[in-house]
Amino acid sequence: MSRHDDIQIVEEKLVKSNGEILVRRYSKGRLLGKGGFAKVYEAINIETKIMYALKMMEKASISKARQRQKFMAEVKIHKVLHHTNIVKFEGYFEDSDFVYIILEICPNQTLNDLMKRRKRITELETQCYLAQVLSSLRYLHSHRVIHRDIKLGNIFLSEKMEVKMGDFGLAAKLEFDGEKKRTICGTPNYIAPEILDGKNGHSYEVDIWSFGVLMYTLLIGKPPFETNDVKTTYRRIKMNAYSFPDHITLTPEAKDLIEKILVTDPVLRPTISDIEEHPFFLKNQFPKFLPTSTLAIPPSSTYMRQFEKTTGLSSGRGRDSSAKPRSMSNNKEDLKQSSRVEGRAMSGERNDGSGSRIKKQATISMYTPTVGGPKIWVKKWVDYSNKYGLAFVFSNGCAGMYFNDASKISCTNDGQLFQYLSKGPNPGEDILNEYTFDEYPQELMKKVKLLQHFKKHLKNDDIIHESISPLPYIKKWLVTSHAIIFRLSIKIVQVYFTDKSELMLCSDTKYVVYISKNGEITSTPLINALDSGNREMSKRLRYTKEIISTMIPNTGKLNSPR
Ligand SMILES: Nc1ncnc2c1ncn2[C@@H]1O[C@H](COP(=O)(O)OP(=O)(O)OP(=O)(O)O)[C@@H](O)[C@H]1O
Repeated sequence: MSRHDDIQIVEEKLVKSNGEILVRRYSKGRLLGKGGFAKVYEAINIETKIMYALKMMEKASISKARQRQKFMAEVKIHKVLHHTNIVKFEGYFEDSDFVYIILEICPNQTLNDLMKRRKRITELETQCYLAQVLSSLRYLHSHRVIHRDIKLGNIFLSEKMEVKMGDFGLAAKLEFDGEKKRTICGTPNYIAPEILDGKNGHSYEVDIWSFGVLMYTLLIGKPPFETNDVKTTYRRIKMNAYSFPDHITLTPEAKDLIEKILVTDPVLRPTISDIEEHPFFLKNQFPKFLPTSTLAIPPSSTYMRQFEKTTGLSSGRGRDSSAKPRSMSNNKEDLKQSSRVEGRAMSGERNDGSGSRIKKQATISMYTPTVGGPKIWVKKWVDYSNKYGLAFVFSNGCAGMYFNDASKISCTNDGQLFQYLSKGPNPGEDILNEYTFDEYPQELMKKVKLLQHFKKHLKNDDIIHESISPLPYIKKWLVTSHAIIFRLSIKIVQVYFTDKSELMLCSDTKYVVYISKNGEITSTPLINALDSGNREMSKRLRYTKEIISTMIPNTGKLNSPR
């Protein structure tokens, strides 16, 4: 008998604000399962009669400082998470021998237990489980938490068969979005290639990778890179060597989504929104929760028939009935699609890495330099701040990015060199460095790769040669419900309105250039612009002035998108 078995009643003592001690008593029941360090039991709160899962760890087993630190990190991350698809953390306490965690109970065990009985499951069931996993991931990433151990055994099922993500033992909380983690961790079959590679650190995309492995495993019955030995598995992951067995028929949508997720370069993996909007989730309706019979046997054909109807809606996620199925091309293709600027002011709003906002991009109209007008301006841009930042190309072919950590990068059109601007040790002091693409600091590798990626996709074929040193970049940018506003390093404020009209303010020449939505260009000295008789321009100029008054001083939330 282990020491765990000696304990029948567990007492949690809480000190109330008036100093009184409140005691909650739990009666320990049957063993639910064992983990690396823990045993998990059913436990009933003697007073409320509510059943919980009681995770008990012997202090001796987590005696090493590092283990204990890790365990405390798990508690710290988990206890502040509140989401319907995450196992609820109800309490933590200790006595002289044990530490205890009280968790929401998940009587239907984990997807690992289910897969042992079922071997593999239908696409309908996979849609239902994975939509809930995505919802938990969206929540985690929006709270800057990377789970880092998404796998069958960590996905629990509640009594009513709701998905509950659990086990935050490997989770990491990022201090800021661009932060990279370096610890090698995860479960061999599910581990992302960038973790194994270890060169550039890793971030939220590792959960997307594991999600792809999970999807494959649910539909095929075994993980895509599985072999008998870990080293070979790792080699396969690094080489992206997996295939779909001939004897299992998958729909093209399922196969396509797996293929889009399991790509080696984390930058090219779809976002959570991309996945949710993939035809795999939109092709038919699917249930919110599955019947408990499916824990042991496949859903009946009568049950399945209810959901056969092809539709753009997914009952499982309560989509808006006007939602149309939108096919997700891979990220590259997405970036090619043009879309209007729309949306709320987002300054300081986007920090979640979860891809919840639509990617936006536009090509600025065919402006040609006018008297007093800018010689260089932003020609095309794409708002990818849900993951990395804003990418753009200038009329002279220079490309650049404003990263979510407010660092900036710009490169010449010929791709020979780039400049990187980052925060200096004193507030307001930026450091500008110039490098060639052949030789630059290793820590810039990810940013350089992103720059090259976006430069290619925002290709500017129609260059007006105009060289300038240092290279131009965007100092600040802002999206409002009416416009996207760029403050350029070359003393220009450029505004692109939702109706596709544009305004450029040049501080050097004190001129305003207005391009109406029909493409008519007006160049006016700033001093006359408000009462030039062009009401459309005056209205937009007033709006722009109001916005830039909040944008230019180096204070305040509206200053930059984060
Ligand atoms: N909330 C819960 N409800 C029901 N059963 C649970 C719950 N939490 C854990 N279990 C059971 O206990 C087992 C071990 O739990 P858990 O995986 O959290 O422990 P661990 O020590 O963190 O494990 P690991 O070694 O995988 O990190 C699970 O596989 C499951 O069977």
